[in-house]
Amino acid sequence: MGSVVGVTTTAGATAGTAAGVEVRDLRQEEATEWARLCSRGFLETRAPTEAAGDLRWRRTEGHRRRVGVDGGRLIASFRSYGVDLPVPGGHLPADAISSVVVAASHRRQGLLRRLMTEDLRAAKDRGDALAVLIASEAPIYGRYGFGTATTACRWELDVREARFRGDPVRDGAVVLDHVSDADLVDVAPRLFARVHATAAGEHPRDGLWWPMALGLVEDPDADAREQRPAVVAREPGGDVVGLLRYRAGGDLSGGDRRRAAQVRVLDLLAATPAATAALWRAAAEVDLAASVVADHRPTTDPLPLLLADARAAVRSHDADFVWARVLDVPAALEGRRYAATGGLVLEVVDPLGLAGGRWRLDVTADDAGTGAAEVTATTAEPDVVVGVDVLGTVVLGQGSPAPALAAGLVDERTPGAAARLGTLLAHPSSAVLTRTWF
Ligand SMILES: CC(=O)SCCNC(=O)CCNC(=O)[C@H](O)C(C)(C)COP(=O)(O)OP(=O)(O)OC[C@H]1O[C@@H](n2cnc3c(N)ncnc32)[C@H](O)[C@@H]1OP(=O)(O)O
Repeated sequence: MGSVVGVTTTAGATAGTAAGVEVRDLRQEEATEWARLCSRGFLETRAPTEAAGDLRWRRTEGHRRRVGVDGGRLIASFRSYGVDLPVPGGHLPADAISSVVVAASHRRQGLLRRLMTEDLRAAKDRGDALAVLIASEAPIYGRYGFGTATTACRWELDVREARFRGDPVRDGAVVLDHVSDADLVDVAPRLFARVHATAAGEHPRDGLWWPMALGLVEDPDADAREQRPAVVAREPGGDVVGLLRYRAGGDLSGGDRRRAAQVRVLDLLAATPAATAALWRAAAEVDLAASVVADHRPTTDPLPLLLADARAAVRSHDADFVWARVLDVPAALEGRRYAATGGLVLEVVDPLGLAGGRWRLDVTADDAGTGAAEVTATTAEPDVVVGVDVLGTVVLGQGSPAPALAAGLVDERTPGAAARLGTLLAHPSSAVLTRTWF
């Protein structure tokens, strides 16, 4: 049984504990030093200015900003804050984790383990059902019970080869308007809220997100303000159903007289299929552009299906995106909705002792016809035993336990139980969203 589950069971394995390091809350006068520690950790080439440190402090107001201090110097950072996370059919209170850095001088002495276990325990005590993060490297967070819950990729479109199958603008389904940032101040957050509500695992864009994106709050470290054209899609009645923001660039001055510019999609938010089609088409029809590149898109983006030749859209850079860590099994499973019904006994193994246990999961159709779960502690023999990290890969409805089963990381006691668990929890997200970073 020791090798059953995917969690890397290394509790207590880290050598040394950085004994002289004090862990405490960040102080305002340390904001610039903190910004520089984080920027070094993420290998940024330019050191943040004081103004940037001040902005970072304001952007993270209300967050738990924990730091490690040694000899008066900041040597570690860990930030977390509460989000109302969209899950299939609802929302759950979740702990979002970001700005995780340990200085080179103090690495591999157990500081991240100390900061992470303290944070997860506090989140559990506050009543958060899940913790979520975006990982800089894949090997780091499995040991703390996180699993890849959503994936993202890059879509690239060769404009010279792309022929769209339909034209929702010509058909009168939507009207496109080229707008300025000032026009987006109310419209963009409202559209985002609508699309976001059904995008399981997606992070909200609250606080200074939109003011910064729309240039209402200047980023003191940014180069001269970048031009970011925007196109809004409206239904004939006037409702805004889509938004494309992009950056266009390329060297058009050389001897090559062909189209040479690239459109990089910053945002493609669409609440309807017509808006999706119209905005991809608008990106491809930017004058002088040879290609469109969109990062952090869902792997299930409908782009290829909008084209006469699906191969003109190339998918690459497939990678884990949001990692989820279940902190409370009944809250996480009862707080979402299901596309299938059924039941089984599930045992969850959690080396950090936060969410482990044996549960009977029963999903029945509720009055609205969607599946609702009842989760009760049980002593019955489990049908399937999974690590809390494997549960994290399926809890948001997008992953499957099949790869973990094939890798020998799931202990299936009743034949077919892992597949049944996968069928129960699967819930394709209906929204198509350009992903938001934490
Ligand atoms: C959500 C986010 O912010 S993601 C960003 C993460 N930060 C970065 O990538 C910035 C650069 N990296 C760092 O600052 C540090 O290396 C950190 C924060 C990733 C790790 O901090 P440390 O204090 O060195 O980690 P700690 O000593 O607690 O190690 C815990 C365990 O994770 C392992 N580990 C830590 N980082 C890595 C890594 N990058 N790759 C593989 N294993 C790792 C350690 O070997 C250790 O294993 P063990 O428990 O089996 O002994």
